[in-house]
Amino acid sequence: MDVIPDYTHSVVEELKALAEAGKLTPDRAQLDVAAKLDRVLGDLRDARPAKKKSALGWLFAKGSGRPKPIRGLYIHGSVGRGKTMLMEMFFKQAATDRKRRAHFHEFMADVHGRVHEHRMKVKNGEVRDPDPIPPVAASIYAEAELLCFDEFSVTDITDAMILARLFTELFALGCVLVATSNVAPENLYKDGLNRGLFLPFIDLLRRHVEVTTLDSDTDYRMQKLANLPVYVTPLGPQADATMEATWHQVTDGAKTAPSEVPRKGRSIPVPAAAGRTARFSFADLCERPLGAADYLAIAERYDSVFLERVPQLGAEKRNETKRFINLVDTLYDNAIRLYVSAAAQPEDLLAERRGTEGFEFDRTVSRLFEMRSADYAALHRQRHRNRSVPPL
Ligand SMILES: Nc1ncnc2c1ncn2[C@@H]1O[C@H](COP(=O)(O)OP(=O)(O)OP(=O)(O)O)[C@@H](O)[C@H]1O
Repeated sequence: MDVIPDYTHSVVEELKALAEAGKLTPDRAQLDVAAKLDRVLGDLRDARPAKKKSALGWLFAKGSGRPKPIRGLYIHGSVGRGKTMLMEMFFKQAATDRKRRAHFHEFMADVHGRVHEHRMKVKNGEVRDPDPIPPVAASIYAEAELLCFDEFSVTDITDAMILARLFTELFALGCVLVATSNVAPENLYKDGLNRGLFLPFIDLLRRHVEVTTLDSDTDYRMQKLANLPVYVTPLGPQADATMEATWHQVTDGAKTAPSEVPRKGRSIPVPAAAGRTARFSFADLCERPLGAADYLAIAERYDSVFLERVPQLGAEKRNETKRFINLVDTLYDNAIRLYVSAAAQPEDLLAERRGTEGFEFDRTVSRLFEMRSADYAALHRQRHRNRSVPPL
């Protein structure tokens, strides 16, 4: 998304400017959260001069001379409400170079890496104190005083057990935490093993961050997706460009990379995947010897599938046609969102209707039509609501 103006120092102002330019729907709930983010921006800005050594600094320094701790912000709410978007605006405007933004799981993986490093040092006799938490916190703080986390969620017991101690140290050092999440703090690590040991972290969080909900009525992601083309025809550069643009909309900036779906003894290559969305050509899935079980494995791993360049299905493409029928059946049965580019409308794809294949293809045609409908989109949403976690 292009952003205007470049550097406003206010999330509220940026939201308003984008709404005025017609790029965003004005949203009261988002503005309320933006105002809270602006409060953190202001606190960060105000804290800066205090850190500079000025001749009169001692006059303003209170107590130990440590800067007053800045209360961060924890934004929770349902999917697609704009939490990530607000965080992006906030992060860009935060007046410090020592800032770090990461997916929470990435951050924790980094923490475990640092803990491991410390343990190796203890083993090699390089450091004495076996407790890894203070040095790990110090090394994180040395790089960033502002920590911004997307999708704060705790599911892993090793994360759960480390968090209270780690953040006690980080907050004591002066770290400011801003996070988005789908769950309220009191529901973090809900039903997790040894949850009692995790509860001090929730108290700690409440003391150091303001907690707010982003409860706009609109799921903007769904709204965007509902307006996307799901069946593009005829084939050609225009169709390719539409599919490309749709891919970017659906994956919403997530990193795209080749992947594979493991199968017994071999794996199905996925030319491009981002989160729970996979992109194939007709040749990838229907011109190779794949069967229903392979398609099922794909449907289990991904929520949305792009299938590009479905050709006219002539008599010479009997096997390919059978696979295509199989593929559409499997994706349909699993309520997978399907984005297709094809040589023709579904009913004109099969050149000749003959025997059982023709009969079966009627079902494919009907399903392809149904898969474009708002009802199917709603079913997809309902079935995949809890599967937003990217595959391992
Ligand atoms: N006011 C708005 N008008 C139009 N589009 C919006 C608005 N707010 C957010 N969007 C768009 O909606 C999509 C979803 O927003 P975003 O990813 O920030 O939601 P989220 O709350 O972080 O969702 P999740 O919890 O699933 O991560 C984005 O593409 C974003 O640009």
